[in-house]
Amino acid sequence: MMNSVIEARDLRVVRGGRPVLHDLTFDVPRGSVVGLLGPSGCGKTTLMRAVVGVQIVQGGTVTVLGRPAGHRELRHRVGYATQRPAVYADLTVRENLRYFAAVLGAPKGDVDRVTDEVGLGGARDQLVAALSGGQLNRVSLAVALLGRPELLVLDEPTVGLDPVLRGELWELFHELAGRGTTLLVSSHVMDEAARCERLLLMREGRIIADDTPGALRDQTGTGDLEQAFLKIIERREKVGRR
Ligand SMILES: Nc1ncnc2c1ncn2[C@@H]1O[C@H](COP(=O)(O)OP(=O)(O)OP(=O)(O)O)[C@@H](O)[C@H]1O
Repeated sequence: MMNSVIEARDLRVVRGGRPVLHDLTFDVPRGSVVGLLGPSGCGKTTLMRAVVGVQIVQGGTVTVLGRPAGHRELRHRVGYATQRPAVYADLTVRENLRYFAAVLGAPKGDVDRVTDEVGLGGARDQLVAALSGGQLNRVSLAVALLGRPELLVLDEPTVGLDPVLRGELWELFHELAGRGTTLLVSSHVMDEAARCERLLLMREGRIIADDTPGALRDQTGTGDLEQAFLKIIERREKVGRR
């Protein structure tokens, strides 16, 4: 696909002796918010690890911004927020962000910008050890935003947040996409799927749908994405898995 930020071709990953990604092929277009949806254990985190280049892969290729995933030139161009943030518990939010900004070579002014963007302005002087789970997740998201990367890979960034905060973060994601940033965002909450421009629906290490929410609703004749997901699964089971 022209203008793809991520191009995965026949991506195969084995973990713990078991195949967890089965020859995945997909593209993520520039400046879009793409949702990666699927039940726990279907391989979302593994796929994201392959995109940021920290996953050993057994087959296929992943190209990010025209380079092989994990290429050193991508270090400043790709931001990754993991589910379990790697930040220092004995430092404050601000101290952590200052440290990561220095490591990434991001401008100093970025620290306050990203803190405000994720809604942690009121907690900037708190020790990370004293934060709630939802706040901790947002510190991880703030680190990923440092330096304004072109691609953001966010692993369940809204887990444990109240609906107001979730809504605000989704607004931020769209604002970033409006400025040309590409976002790959995982979730297992179907109501978040409707907020994405495109969806990759995963199940058992396979992508079972790759389309816009509207097209998925039309194809399955339902207004509800959760139902659409179920219908796609049913259909696949009828025709037998490829
Ligand atoms: N370190 C590991 N060693 C062996 N197998 C692993 C390892 N990490 C994950 N797996 C397996 O790989 C599969 C995919 O896991 P993955 O974490 O990618 O799923 P997920 O969709 O992100 O799940 P969740 O939503 O719960 O985070 C699972 O079956 C899991 O048991």
